[in-house]
Amino acid sequence: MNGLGNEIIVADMRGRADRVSASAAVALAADPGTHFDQVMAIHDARTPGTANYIEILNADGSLAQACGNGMRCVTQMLAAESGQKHFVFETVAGILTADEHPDGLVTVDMGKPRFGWKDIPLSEEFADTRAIELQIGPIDAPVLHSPSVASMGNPHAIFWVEDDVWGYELERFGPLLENHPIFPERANISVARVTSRETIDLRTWERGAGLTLACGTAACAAAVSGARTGRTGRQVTVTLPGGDLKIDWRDDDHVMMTGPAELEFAGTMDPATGAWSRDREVA
Ligand SMILES: N[C@@H](CCC[C@H](N)C(=O)O)C(=O)O
Repeated sequence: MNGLGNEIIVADMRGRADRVSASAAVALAADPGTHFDQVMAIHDARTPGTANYIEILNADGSLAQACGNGMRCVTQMLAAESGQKHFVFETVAGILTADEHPDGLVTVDMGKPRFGWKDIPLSEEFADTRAIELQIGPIDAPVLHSPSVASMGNPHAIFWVEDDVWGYELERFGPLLENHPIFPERANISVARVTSRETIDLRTWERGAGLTLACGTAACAAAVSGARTGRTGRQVTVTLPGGDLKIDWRDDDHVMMTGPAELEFAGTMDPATGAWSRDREVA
């Protein structure tokens, strides 16, 4: 499936005790037929009141705590299967809800953002995480500097720029910043431009996956950071390379993300090795 071009494998692991292995993820990501950004593995519920436990793997085999685009894909798949429209899921980051609308768009309640330096986490104390001391490029003329940092369950750094987000070599700076010692668990790195009080342009280098066409949690992190720094209001449209997401940072502190999801094809895979075959095409 994909969520605005963010490439997602939804793995149906219900009724079984094994997991999608890190080596299976790496093998599937390396295969052009199944290249992906995240695997969303749907497991049986482990907490009463939830439909399923969702485990998230990045293309490098690492585990992620959250994936906004992937949650929309999971919701759309389960809605198509059951006719149900409202879901309660559990991830390692906590419990979240998702709703499919009559127009096919899906809203996910991504929970509450966290801004404390230990929550993100950062390796050193910053009292104010709206702009931390971090830069890349020449010391006296940094290319990117002073990002806002936030956790949407997973760590994000948002570098605000005044000009076109496509003018920045994110493929070069992304890996350096993702692995910067300030981020002990690495981080998702975004370049963001505010184009009005209600609109943000965004490109993201994803932790464990690289450049992607869209990152839902980065859109949420950019939206809350935009509002927190006075750049935007609390309801924004975030334009990613793959399309638009609507983000609403509600007064109860929950971040609601709305956007599409799309089925590409279905197949069968071995979650231990990543060996797979295609079942059927989808027009
Ligand atoms: N594509 C995702 C984010 C996936 C997780 C990320 N790479 C991480 O390791 O935190 C999204 O849509 O949110």
